[in-house]
Amino acid sequence: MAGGRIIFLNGTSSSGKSSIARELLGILDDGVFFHLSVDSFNAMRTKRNLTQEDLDTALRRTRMGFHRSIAAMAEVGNDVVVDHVLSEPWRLIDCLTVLRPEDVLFVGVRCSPAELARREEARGDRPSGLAALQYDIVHQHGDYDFECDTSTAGPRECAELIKEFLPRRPATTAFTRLRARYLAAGDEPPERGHTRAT
Ligand SMILES: Nc1ncnc2c1ncn2[C@@H]1O[C@H](COP(=O)(O)OP(=O)(O)OP(=O)(O)O)[C@@H](O)[C@H]1O
Repeated sequence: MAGGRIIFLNGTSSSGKSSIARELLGILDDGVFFHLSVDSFNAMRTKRNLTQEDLDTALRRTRMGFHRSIAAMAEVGNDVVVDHVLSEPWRLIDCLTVLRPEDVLFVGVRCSPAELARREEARGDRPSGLAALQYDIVHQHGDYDFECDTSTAGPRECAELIKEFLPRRPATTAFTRLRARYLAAGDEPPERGHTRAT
């Protein structure tokens, strides 16, 4: 079974990932796409107060489950737009481990620090300074198939550019290069038909 395409949007909080994902679902007319967002997985978790240790465990499991859910959707042929914040190194490593690298179009969603601060202030539903804290780490790996800057382009324009690039994506993707860089030699990508356990 052919694996679905995965458009993986990575950027800080308030960089505009969800806005681009919504636009993409409206304009991508070749295939059936699903928007999988780490926020929507967080929203599914029980609201009961947890100790810090239990919360840390729950957050890690939420993200690991999110990564494997992306893999499961794509594995059976669904096309997916992923909206995620790679603000801890292990999150990228885990995605590199469970997603088929040739299926992933890795998109860096960038935005200037001043505009991020302005958006945080305007929306009021994100802690002030969150994007600044994440800023250096989310793009630390420094390799994408495509990048957009939402300080200068609106969500629709970014989505149009990504749509245009999708059929022209290179055979050797950023995920292929990053796998070679970060994962041990001989640690093969998952075969079609199953997802790696770790
Ligand atoms: N290109 C843009 N130009 C101007 N404002 C934008 C742009 N993209 C998003 N915004 C605004 O910035 C805010 C955050 O956008 P959005 O929810 O898409 O970001 P996000 O990266 O998904 O954030 P989070 O990770 O915190 O959920 C929203 O108020 C949105 O309207």
